[in-house]
Amino acid sequence: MDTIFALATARGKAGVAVVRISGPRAWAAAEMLAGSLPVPRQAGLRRLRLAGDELDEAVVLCFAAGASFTGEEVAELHVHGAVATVAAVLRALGGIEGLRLAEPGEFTRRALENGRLDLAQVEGLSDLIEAETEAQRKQALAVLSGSVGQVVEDWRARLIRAAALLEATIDFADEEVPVDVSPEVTTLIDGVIAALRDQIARVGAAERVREGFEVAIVGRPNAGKSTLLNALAGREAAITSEIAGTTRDVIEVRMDLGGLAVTLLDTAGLRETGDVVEAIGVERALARAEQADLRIFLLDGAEVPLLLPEPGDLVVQGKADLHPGEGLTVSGKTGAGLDRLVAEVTARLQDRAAAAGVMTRERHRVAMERAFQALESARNEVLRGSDRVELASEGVRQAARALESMVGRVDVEHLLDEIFASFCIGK
Ligand SMILES: Nc1nc2c(c(=O)[nH]1)N(C=O)[C@@H](CNc1ccc(C(=O)N[C@@H](CCC(=O)O)C(=O)O)cc1)CN2
Ligand SMILES: Nc1nc2c(ncn2[C@@H]2O[C@H](COP(=O)(O)OP(=O)(O)OP(=O)(O)O)[C@@H](O)[C@H]2O)c(=O)[nH]1
Ligand SMILES: [Mg+2]
Repeated sequence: MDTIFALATARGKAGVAVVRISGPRAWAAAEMLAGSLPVPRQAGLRRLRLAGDELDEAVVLCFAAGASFTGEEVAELHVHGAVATVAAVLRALGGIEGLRLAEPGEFTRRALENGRLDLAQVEGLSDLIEAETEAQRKQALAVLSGSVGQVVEDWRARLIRAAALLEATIDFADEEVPVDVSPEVTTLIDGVIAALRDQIARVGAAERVREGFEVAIVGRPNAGKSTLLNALAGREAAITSEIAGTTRDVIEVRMDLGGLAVTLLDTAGLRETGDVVEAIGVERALARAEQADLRIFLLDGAEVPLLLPEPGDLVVQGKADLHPGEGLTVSGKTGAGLDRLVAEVTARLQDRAAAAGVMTRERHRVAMERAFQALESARNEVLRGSDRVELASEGVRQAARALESMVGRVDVEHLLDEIFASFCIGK
C-alpha cells in the first residue's frame, strides 16, 4: 500500500496549512522531517528539516493505524500557511521513497475501504465540505454521522428476520409446521414498506436542501424584476433599463435565506414578441420558471401573460413607491416591502424543507424504490400461500440487498470513481 500525502487545507495563503500523510510509511516520513515524533494524538512543536535545510517550525500530530480518520497510520504537519512553505514541505515529502501525492478523495476512499465510513457517510462528508448554509451543514453532518446506515440497518434486520421465518417453513415443508408465520412476516414487510414509502416521499425535499431551492421572479417586461433581483442580491447582478425586454438570459444569484440555499432567478419579461432574440428569452424564462420550486409573480398593474401561478407561488405588487397597492407590495427601487417578501419566501421554503428525511440523494431513492417493489411482490407471494414461500423469501432478500447498496455493503466499485471525482485533493 502506497503512503499518500496532500495539502488538507485550502490552497493559497493562510495562517496555518495542514499537510496530511497516510499509509504504512506516514510516521517514518514525518520523523525524517521532524527528527522525532510526539506521542500519538498529542501535538508537538518541531523544526522540519530536509538534508540540513530548515523547512519550517510546525506542529506535528500523529494517529496510530486503527485509530485514525483513514484507519491507517497518519501524520499531520501543521505548517505556516505560506505558499512557499507548503510547496517546500510537499516537495520534501515527494522526495521520500514510497510516498506519492494523494488523488482527490483518496484519504476518504481509504477510510471507506478500511470500514471507517460507509458509502452514505462518504456522501455526507462530500456534502459537508460543499455546505454553504446552516441547513446544508446540518443535513450533511447527520448523514456523515451515520443516520442513513442506522435506518438501513433497522430495515435490514426486520427483513432478515422475515426471510428467516419464511425459510424456516421451507425447511419444514414436509413436516407439520407448528405455526403459521405469515402474520408476523406480513407485519414485518408492511412496516418496512410503510417506512420506505415515507422516506421515498421525503427525498425530494432533502435534495432541495442539499442543492438549493430555485425561486424565479416572473412578470411582464419592465415590471421591475431585474431591479428587484438586484435589491435582494445586494449587487448589480442584472442589467436594468426603462426599455421593455432588457433581460433575455436567465440570471442566477445564490442566496442564503434563513439557512436554506436558494438560487434566485431573474427572467425575461413575458409577452408575445416578434423579436427573435427576445422570444428565445421568453421561452427560457417559461422553462426555468416552470421548473422552479416557487415563482414570484411581480405585477405592474396588469396580469402576467403566458404563465399561471401554481399553489404556493407568490403574487406581489411591484413599484410600490409609484402605485401603493393591496397585499404584498414591494419596491426594488426604495427597498420597501423587501423584508416581508424575503420572510414570506423563506417561510414557504422552510415548510417544504421540513419534509426532508434521512435519505438525501436520487441514488438513495432509486435503491429504496427497488426495495419497495421487491417487498410488494414478496408480500403478494406470502398472501398466495405456502407453495410460494421460496419466491417470497427471495423477494425479501432482494429488498435487503437493495437497501444495503445505500451504505455500500454490496458491490459499489462503479460508484466510487464518480463520488470521489467531486472531492478535493487532501480529503
Ligand atoms: N487535525 C484534524 N482535524 C480534523 C480532521 C483530521 O483529519 N485532522 N478530520 C478529518 O476529517 C475531521 C475529524 N474527523 C476525524 C474522524 C476520525 C478520526 C479518528 O482518529 N478516528 C479513530 C479514533 C476514534 C476516536 O478516538 O474516538 C477511529 O475511528 O478509529 C479523526 C478525525 C475534522 N477535523
Ligand atoms: N419607481 C420605480 N421604478 C422601478 C422600480 N423597479 C424598477 N423600476 C424601473 O422600471 C424600469 C424597468 O426595470 P427593470 O428592473 O429593468 O424591469 P424588468 O422587469 O427586469 O424588465 P425586463 O427585463 O425588460 O423584463 C427601470 O427604469 C427601473 O428603474 C420600482 O420599484 N419603482
Ligand atoms: Mg429584467
